Amino acid sequence: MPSDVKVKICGLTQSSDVPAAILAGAHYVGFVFYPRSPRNVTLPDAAFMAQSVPAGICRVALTVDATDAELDRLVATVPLDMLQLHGRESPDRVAAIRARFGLPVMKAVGVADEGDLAALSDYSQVADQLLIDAKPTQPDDLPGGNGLAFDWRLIANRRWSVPWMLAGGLNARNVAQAVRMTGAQQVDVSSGVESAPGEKDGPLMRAFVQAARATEQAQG
Ligand SMILES: O=C(O)c1ccccc1N[C@@H]1O[C@H](COP(=O)(O)O)[C@@H](O)[C@H]1O
Repeated sequence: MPSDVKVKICGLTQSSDVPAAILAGAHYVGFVFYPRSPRNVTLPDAAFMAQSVPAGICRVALTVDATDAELDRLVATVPLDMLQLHGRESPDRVAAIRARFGLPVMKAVGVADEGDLAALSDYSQVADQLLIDAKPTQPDDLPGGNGLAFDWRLIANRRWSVPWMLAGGLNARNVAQAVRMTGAQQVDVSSGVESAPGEKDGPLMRAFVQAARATEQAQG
């Protein structure tokens, strides 16, 4: 029987990506507001795409160390259900953003070794969700969206007090193993479902969701 793993497809750039992601079975769709990213979208384009998302699908805005003024403009322009903070926002900053905008906040935390796990406990006190991603390895890397996986054994059998999502280098070939090893009930993918940076691919999205759900989970 398929598992009920929820999938977020991040980095939609074209209006046709929205129905394609939803048809594939995504529960979350993500829009990137970070000019260095090949998936960066303008506020008007994102507003157009977000308006076409049916009720029940969570519209997530990904930002990186955005200022209050930038977030004010974003929230005023784009209909959203969640903010994903993918920069170096401190726990206090996460709490302040959550209070100011009244939207659920998902904090991304980069993991490379055991030493990074304490941050997950810290952020679970202030965020509504955690997103556990690989830590960038090169100085010029983006903060995420690099197709880079981390050692999933680091988080096997660990749990946090808020829902969490596994990310980083996932694709249709490895997502079932990642879910089995970590017990993730939610997964996030960006570059693993693209035909080129910033270009989402319908068959790859469908294959990813099917593979994520074709997992027998030992634990939740
Ligand atoms: O996707 C991006 O371009 C991006 C830019 C800046 C920060 C985060 C970004 N994406 C997020 O990174 C992870 C993993 O992506 P991938 O599947 O390894 O390509 C995912 O959470 C995206 O939401």
